Amino acid sequence: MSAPPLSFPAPPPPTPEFGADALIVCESLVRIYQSGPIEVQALQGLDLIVDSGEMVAVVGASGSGKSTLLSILAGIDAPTAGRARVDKWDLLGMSRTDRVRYRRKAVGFVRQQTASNLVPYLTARQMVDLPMTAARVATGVRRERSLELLRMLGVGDCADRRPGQLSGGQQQRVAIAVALANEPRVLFADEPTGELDTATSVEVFGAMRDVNRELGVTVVVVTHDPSVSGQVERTVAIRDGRTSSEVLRRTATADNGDTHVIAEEYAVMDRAGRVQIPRDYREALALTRRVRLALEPDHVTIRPDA
Ligand SMILES: Nc1ncnc2c1ncn2[C@@H]1O[C@H](COP(=O)(O)OP(=O)(O)OP(=O)(O)O)[C@@H](O)[C@H]1O
Repeated sequence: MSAPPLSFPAPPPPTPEFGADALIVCESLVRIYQSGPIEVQALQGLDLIVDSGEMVAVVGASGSGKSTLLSILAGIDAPTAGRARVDKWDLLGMSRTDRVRYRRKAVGFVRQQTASNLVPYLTARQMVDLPMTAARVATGVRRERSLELLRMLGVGDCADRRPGQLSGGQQQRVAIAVALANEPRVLFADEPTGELDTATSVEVFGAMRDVNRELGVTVVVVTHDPSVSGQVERTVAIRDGRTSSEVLRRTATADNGDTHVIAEEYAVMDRAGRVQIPRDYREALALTRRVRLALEPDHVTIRPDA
């Protein structure tokens, strides 16, 4: 007589991948720089999710790791550990050839230094043309697309000028056009308005918002400028190489029809459920090593250890 077949309990459903539907995912991202005998942990387990079509500002004190994060996402630098994915590209396991392809086609990058984004002896039109030539785009398409991008960024009339004949704001608009030449899904910009006066910054930032809204390009921009970060719906703050808080802004309409912006600050929780309580909250209630947690029907309370 044969033994009855063994029955095993059904395996637990697989845990969905962190940020499975997102366009950009960083999970426990670490970047350690070795400078001589000193090790600098620029990113210390950073988590970040950006959905397709979002425009996100990244803010934080000097040295908090903003540029390191952007360089990794733009494929310029490689992380030490953790996970980073942009679209279908795994930024840790990427071959050198894939990295070149990624930087050429998948993402666009704009730096703070206006001059370093451009080639001094080329005209605006030729500069936008250059990445397309490298990607072997047909001549007719290149010509049409260069002019279309320059026009969209409000510098159509500068097509035949060289960088020396452009203002700082115009140079950054041309740099954005260059970054968008190969139709990337994401635009990364590291302090793109850092060298500009306030009025010009607002204009350049407005141009990036148009790119986000009209072309559907996802934009991640590092900025120190609070007037600039106040113009996006989502601001992510980085502290000590980790995402610490987020501000989400939405427009509300009052009963009398007036509209106003509501900004709400959120703490960021990582995949393991860790949340950082801001220092002023901890100090106000003398929260130290141990706190009491209680689950209420619609919230969780944290109390000092009595
Ligand atoms: N190539 C490098 N070698 C050694 N240390 C580095 C290197 N690049 C960055 N760091 C260090 O890593 C940390 C994070 O630097 P990062 O430039 O990412 O900060 P940031 O937030 O962009 O600062 P800032 O706003 O001043 O540009 C800093 O302590 C910095 O000194």
